Amino acid sequence: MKQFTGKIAILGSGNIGLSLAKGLVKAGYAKPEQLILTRRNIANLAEFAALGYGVDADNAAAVAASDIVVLAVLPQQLNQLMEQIKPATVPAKQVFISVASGVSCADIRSKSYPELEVIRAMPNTAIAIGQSMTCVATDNAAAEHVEEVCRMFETVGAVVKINEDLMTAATALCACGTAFFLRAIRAASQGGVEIGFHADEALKMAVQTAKGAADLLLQMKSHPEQEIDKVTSPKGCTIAGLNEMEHNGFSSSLIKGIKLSALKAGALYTKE
Ligand SMILES: NC(=O)C1=CN([C@@H]2O[C@H](COP(=O)(O)OP(=O)(O)OC[C@H]3O[C@@H](n4cnc5c(N)ncnc54)[C@H](OP(=O)(O)O)[C@@H]3O)[C@@H](O)[C@H]2O)C=CC1
Ligand SMILES: O=C(O)[C@@H]1CCC=N1
Repeated sequence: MKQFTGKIAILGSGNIGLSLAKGLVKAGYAKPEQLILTRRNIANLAEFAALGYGVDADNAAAVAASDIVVLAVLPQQLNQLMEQIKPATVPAKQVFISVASGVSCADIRSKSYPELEVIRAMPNTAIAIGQSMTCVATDNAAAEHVEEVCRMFETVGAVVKINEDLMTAATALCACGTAFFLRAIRAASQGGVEIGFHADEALKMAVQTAKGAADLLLQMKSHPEQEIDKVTSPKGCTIAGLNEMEHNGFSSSLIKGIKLSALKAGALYTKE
């Protein structure tokens, strides 16, 4: 794998920013010294500074020193950040990547320069261990920059290029999705405790069962129902449990939750 040779600023090193930083270093895409992590309260980044990461409270200085700038603050924090970094932004030098939900490439340019190349990326927290599902979209970035950004995210998981108008849908399905599947695993383990296992063993069993189910789809490239048909013996216990879950709205509640998350993702940012 070709290591990146420039500098990457991650502005807003909270949950997703730090997950990205850890993943890029773990994958060997960049060394800690090539990353500059910012947040207002840098005392919270002390452990990263000790590991050799660049740490700064000055966003403009981080941008001035970087080739790739990752915007990883909350949507409602973005306008103030863009104002701070505008004097240090040089469109011919930096490519901007925004992971902020509900903020378009055009919104970002409207707070910066019209010629600034902006690529939106929607990763999830599994990026810290190289298992993200990251969707990538742009409306103006050069093909070579899109390829570099895809290469970067491919080192830490799977990448799908999408149209920008599907970005809020990607947020709900893939980024929020991590929490949805985790809650399903937690619920399964709670069921396991009710039927006789200790909490720790129930959780371990539920996690491995979920991983195996996901891997069946990934490795066999089959459809979930095809694999479900192999589990549900006639008059058996699986179909009894599965149908009970469906009578209680299992699929329906997941679908409704994803639709609501997508709506909310599209409404998180206020332009002014
Ligand atoms: N969490 C997730 O799974 C995902 C989140 N996203 C998106 O990523 C973005 C961040 O989300 P998340 O990581 O959950 O949120 P966090 O609140 O964990 O992280 C945001 C960070 O930004 C810092 N921050 C706020 N203002 C500034 C500023 N002016 N300059 C520098 N740093 C600043 C905050 O630290 P401090 O207060 O110290 O400044 C905080 O650590 C959001 O836009 C979200 O939509 C996208 C995909 C997945
Ligand atoms: O909950 C949120 O708003 C962010 C966006 C996707 C995941 N976390």
